[in-house]
Amino acid sequence: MPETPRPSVCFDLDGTLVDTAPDLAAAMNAVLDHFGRPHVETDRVRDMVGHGARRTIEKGLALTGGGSERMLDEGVPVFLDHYARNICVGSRPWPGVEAALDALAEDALLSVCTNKPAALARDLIQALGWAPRFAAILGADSLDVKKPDPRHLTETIVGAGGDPRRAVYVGDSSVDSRAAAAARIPFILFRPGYLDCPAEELETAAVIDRFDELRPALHVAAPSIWSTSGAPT
Ligand SMILES: O=C(O)COP(=O)(O)O
Ligand SMILES: [Mg+2]
Repeated sequence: MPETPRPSVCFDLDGTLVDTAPDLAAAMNAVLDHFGRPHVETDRVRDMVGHGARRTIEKGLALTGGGSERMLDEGVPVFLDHYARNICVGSRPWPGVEAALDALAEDALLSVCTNKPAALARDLIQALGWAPRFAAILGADSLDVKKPDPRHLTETIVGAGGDPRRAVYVGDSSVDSRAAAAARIPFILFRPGYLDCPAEELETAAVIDRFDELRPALHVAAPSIWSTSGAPT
């Protein structure tokens, strides 16, 4: 009989593990400079993240006078170029994230499923000194589909050596919850992230407001794979 893999905990990146809004806002404002538009504030950009760079820029242009497909085609490389050169200037892990990842390192296979381009996700994770923590990092361009397609999530988990039937996904937005629901993977919402709709509208197995709540939430979300002590069964 093949050995049962350790439980998987897969994480979204922007807004879930890391508050990347300051650097995403700076990249957005580089695009707005390019088009002679006024800047947007970091807090507004928090509402524009989760569906990939193009959708983020689309929302920024809409807020500052409107956009077109041609402007998006022109704006995306400006955004990505600025962001790649300033990937971790103001981005910071949310409080308690590193302790939570440390506590899970022995017991679970950790991975990242993000709608950021994979190279940028890896660069950010590298800049934070986190590369050894994750057995797989899949971005928006890693497959021919991205979240909310469930395959993005299941292939991340499989790529980390895990089993999607013994997995939990932790994210901050509606695309994360939809991907998890379609993959039949319990979803834990990190509520302080870049939530794009009322939390009550999402399909969640648990909701956390701080990362020291993650361990008990894993048990609530997937009791069959985590014992009451929080250790995997
Ligand atoms: O870049 C984005 O729009 C979203 O990234 P996320 O999937 O890590 O939240
Ligand atoms: Mg997110």
